[in-house]
Amino acid sequence: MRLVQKELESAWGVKVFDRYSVVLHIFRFNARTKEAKLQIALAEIPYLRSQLKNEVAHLDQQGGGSRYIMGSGETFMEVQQRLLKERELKIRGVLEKLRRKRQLLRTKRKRREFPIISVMGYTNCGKTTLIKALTGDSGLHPRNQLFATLDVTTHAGLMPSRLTVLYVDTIGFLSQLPHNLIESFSATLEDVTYSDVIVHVRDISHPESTNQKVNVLNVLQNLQLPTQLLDSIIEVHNKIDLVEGYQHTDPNAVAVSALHGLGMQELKEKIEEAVLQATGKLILTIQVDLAGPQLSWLYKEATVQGIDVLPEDGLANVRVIISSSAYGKYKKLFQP
Ligand SMILES: Nc1nc2c(ncn2[C@@H]2O[C@H](COP(=O)(O)OP(=O)(O)OP(=O)(O)O)[C@@H](O)[C@H]2O)c(=O)[nH]1
Ligand SMILES: [Mg+2]
Repeated sequence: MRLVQKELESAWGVKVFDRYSVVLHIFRFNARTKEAKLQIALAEIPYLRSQLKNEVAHLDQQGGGSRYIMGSGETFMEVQQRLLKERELKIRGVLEKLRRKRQLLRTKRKRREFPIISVMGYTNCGKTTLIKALTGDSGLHPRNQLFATLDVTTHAGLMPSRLTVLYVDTIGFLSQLPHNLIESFSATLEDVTYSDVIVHVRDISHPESTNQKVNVLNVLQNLQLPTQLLDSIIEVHNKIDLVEGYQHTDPNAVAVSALHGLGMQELKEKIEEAVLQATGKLILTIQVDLAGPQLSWLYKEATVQGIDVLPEDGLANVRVIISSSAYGKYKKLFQP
């Protein structure tokens, strides 16, 4: 491997990198959070190990690699191996701590009962742009480069019925991503298991779009997600503005241009429908007596969307989004 690299370098007169180190370079350049940086440091270790082997083989040719380091009883190779092992353990320890913290956030999020929508797809397909268009979050920075997003981030958005949902921006897919990288980055895909709905974004202008779809679905299948979640994936055909005479033939997909804000209303409606289905939430209009405790109860236990006061008899029609369990409680309490 190294040898081929050296030969190519001298033949072409430029530096040569393999796929693994190119991806590592991009990741390192784009990592923002501590967790992403640590994931990369971890992914780097197998690479450093193989480099070490090459170096030692090289030293051995000069009769130096397996020599003992003064007084330590360890060879150069053994010292380096041990240091790498220590480094690996340390990184894994810190990552584990961060992971526990994330789990805590996750349970908190669950308690607050905001539906979670994971946005997935190939790198550069427009996930961040789409979330930006859906939420109006100006803190999001889509970029025309591979792996612009390396950290799983969450963004609040409103559904047509004014239900608040959380969109999770995920790390993009890449064909033939080096195996070790997948391993350490699959940790960041873990969150997907806890989402209520998955939005699968496809760059429909990409020549490899069909293969990409197959790969994404394969990876999702391997994450062992609940079947209900797998079955309710919403497919989005993005970048239709780049496809001349785009024909929308797939009735199960929503065609959009995230960049130009096309198709957002239809997509939001589709997402809302899936969210209500997945979370067992209902949209109801309930008539309440304004003198009673019902309205404040509903404010506490459900999402109140609007109130129509009927002046004649102190009643109001209240439109709410309510979980079926909360509605059960409501009926028990106020409509016995
Ligand atoms: N023409 C066009 N360009 C788009 C559209 N959506 C996104 N893009 C562009 O595609 C590029 C990538 O967009 P991102 O939103 O960063 O893609 P991503 O899927 O988040 O990429 P990663 O974070 O790298 O996985 C940017 O230059 C966007 O402006 C679209 O509907 N039409
Ligand atoms: Mg992104």
